[in-house]
Amino acid sequence: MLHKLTGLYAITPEGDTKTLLKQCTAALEGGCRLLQYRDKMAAPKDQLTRARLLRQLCDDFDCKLLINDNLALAATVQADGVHLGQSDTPLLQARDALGSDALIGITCHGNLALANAAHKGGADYLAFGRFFHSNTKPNAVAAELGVLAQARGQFNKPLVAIGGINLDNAHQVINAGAHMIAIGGALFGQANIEQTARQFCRLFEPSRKNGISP
Ligand SMILES: Cc1ncc(COP(=O)(O)OP(=O)(O)O)c(N)n1
Ligand SMILES: Cc1nc(C(=O)O)sc1CCOP(=O)(O)O
Ligand SMILES: [Mg+2]
Repeated sequence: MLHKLTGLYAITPEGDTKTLLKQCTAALEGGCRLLQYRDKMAAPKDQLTRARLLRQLCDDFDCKLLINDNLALAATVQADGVHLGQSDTPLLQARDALGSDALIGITCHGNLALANAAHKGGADYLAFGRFFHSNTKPNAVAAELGVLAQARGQFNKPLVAIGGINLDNAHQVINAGAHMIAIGGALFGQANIEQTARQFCRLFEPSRKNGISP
């Protein structure tokens, strides 16, 4: 089945391997079908172990696995793709390394010129944010909600909203045009991750028609 780039996009928290696996299992049981392994702290060998375990877990749930920043890790564990920021590996280099089937997402902050470059360079989705205060990344560049509607008008491509999104404010970015909501703390910081994932997924039920196939 062609994966629809729509709905909940979970961003993993920092922590030990066992906790990470438990948290991600709960998110996938709650319906999440797009997971980004983002780990700024662990040693490379632990990152490899975790990425391998997440690959296995995602296979069990038919969930796409993307790796943040690290192209080599993505290739080694046969992840479905990578998420790259403006200071990470350039998009064209990543595409050359991972091939045409890889999902590559690009951080565009609130900047349509960056989005245009990513669009022309063949990004599979464009990520905008942060839209709200983020405890995970407090110094992330802020973006205006209006950029989502502008991007909808300019690019026929899946759009991700990220940064401080929770169950109370998610409707704002969805109504503004986001196809996917990337969530860290408001998912993995909850006592019941499975139920919270289900609640985020439900936000997309009335607007499934907006899903764009990669
Ligand atoms: C879906 C999504 N959007 C944006 C980011 C941020 O990427 P980047 O700017 O490279 O910052 P770090 O995540 O590397 O701190 C993301 N990871 N995912
Ligand atoms: C990794 C990341 N990038 C951001 C950006 O704006 O580029 S905000 C962010 C953190 C996302 O986690 P939370 O849902 O806890 O805010
Ligand atoms: Mg990065």
